Amino acid sequence: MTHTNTMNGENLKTAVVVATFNDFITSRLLSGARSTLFKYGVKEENVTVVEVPGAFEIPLAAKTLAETGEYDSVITLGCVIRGSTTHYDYVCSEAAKGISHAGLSTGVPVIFGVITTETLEQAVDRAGGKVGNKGSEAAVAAIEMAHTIKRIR
Ligand SMILES: O=c1[nH]c(NC[C@H](O)[C@H](O)[C@H](O)CO)c([N+](=O)[O-])c(=O)[nH]1
Repeated sequence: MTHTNTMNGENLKTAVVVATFNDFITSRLLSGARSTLFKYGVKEENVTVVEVPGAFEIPLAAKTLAETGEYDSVITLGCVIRGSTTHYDYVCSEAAKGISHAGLSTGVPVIFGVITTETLEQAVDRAGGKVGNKGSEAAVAAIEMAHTIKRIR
C-alpha cells in the first residue's frame, strides 16, 4: 500500500483526549494534532476532542472512547514535567501503561502523545518548538495506524 493511501484521512473518525494540566503546552499539542489531521483530509466534524484534568485521567477517557466503536483511532495528548515530587514518575508510568492498555484491550489504535520532560523548556521544544510538535506526530501515527489495523484485521 502506498504511503499516500495510508495517509488518507478522508473517511477516518478520530477522538483526541487532551489533559488540561500544563495547558499552555497541551493546547499547542492539540492545535498541532488538529492541523495535521485536517492536512491529511480528516473532516473537522470527524474529530472529537475530550478534555481531562491531567495525564493520569487520560487512559479512562481513551478507553471509554475506544469502546464506543465510533473511532478509527484515539489520540492522547498531555504534558508531564518533572517537579520536586515523585508524583512525576507515578503520573508518567500510569499514563503510559493505561494508554497502552486502552489500545490493546479494545483493538482500537490509541496513540501516545504525552510529553514527559525534565524541564519546561524541553516541553516547549516538543510542542511546536525546535524539536517539532508531538501532537502533530501523534496525528500522523493515528492516521497510519487506523489504516494499518483496517488492513490487517
Ligand atoms: O498531566 C499532568 N498531570 C500532573 N498531575 C496531575 C495528575 O495527572 C492527576 O490529574 C491528578 O493526580 C488527579 O488525579 C502533573 N504533575 O503532577 O506534575 C503533570 O506534570 N502533568
